[in-house]
Amino acid sequence: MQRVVLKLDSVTHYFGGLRAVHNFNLELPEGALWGLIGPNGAGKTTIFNLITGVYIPTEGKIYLYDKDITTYKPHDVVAVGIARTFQNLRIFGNLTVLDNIRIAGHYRLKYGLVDSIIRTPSYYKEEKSVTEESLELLELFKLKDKAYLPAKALPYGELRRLEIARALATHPKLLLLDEPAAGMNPKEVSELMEMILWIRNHFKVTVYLIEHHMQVVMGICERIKVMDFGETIAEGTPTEIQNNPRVIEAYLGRRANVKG
Ligand SMILES: Nc1ncnc2c1ncn2[C@@H]1O[C@H](COP(=O)(O)OP(=O)(O)OP(=O)(O)O)[C@@H](O)[C@H]1O
Repeated sequence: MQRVVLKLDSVTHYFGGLRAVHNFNLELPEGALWGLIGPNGAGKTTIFNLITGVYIPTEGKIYLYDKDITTYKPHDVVAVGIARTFQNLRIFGNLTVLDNIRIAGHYRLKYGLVDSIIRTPSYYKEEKSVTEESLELLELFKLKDKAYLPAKALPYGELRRLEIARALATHPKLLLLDEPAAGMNPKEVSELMEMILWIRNHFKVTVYLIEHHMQVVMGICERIKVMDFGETIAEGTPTEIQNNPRVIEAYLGRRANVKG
């Protein structure tokens, strides 16, 4: 049987009096590519923020494999193997493309503060390996020729690629993508779909994604969960979801004319 990478057990979250997420359950198997959809304000990003330690759930538990990570802080969540990208890009524009990746690679370094101050051999060795690996990642993501440019010089589609590459530099077991197709043109969207499938196989990573772009979700996700007003209203294969009357009413019908 496949192992469960991420488990959310009856997770509920309140912002003051607002119940943003109610009784959310998930068992994401190793190697899966699953999606989370729902109208604006449904609670999707809150789920990602709960998984990544931005918020601690009001109720319920979160596990990575068998480890209870419910109260982990964001940097501890990265250290145990969860990486994410954001709805609005969070790239350091004034740093080079390479340094954006190198920063993420530093999560894995073992040298201490003293090593870095007095520049011990272990410091140089690890720094070299982070740089080499970052350049390899840039090559895989077709960004190596831009390694020494400031990130802000990159066009939008390349910035999105850089953000995903940076997430992978932390060597995650689980990759969370929050609206990766946002703002992309149709050509970029179909390239993105291929890239996500390739990433899952190449990096042996489990992927959970939030997306409003129906072509992406229906095209690559094996299973989809649908939220509305913090509640899970449906779960199933893309075909099941597309034919679910509750989903059509709550989401697809409402949005089909906009982005379908
Ligand atoms: N930090 C916060 N403080 C108060 N309310 C919040 C906070 N973050 C989110 N909310 C509220 O929680 C609800 C769920 O928001 P969330 O951002 O998770 O929705 P979403 O499904 O990701 O929406 P979108 O598709 O627009 O990104 C919304 O009503 C939102 O206004």
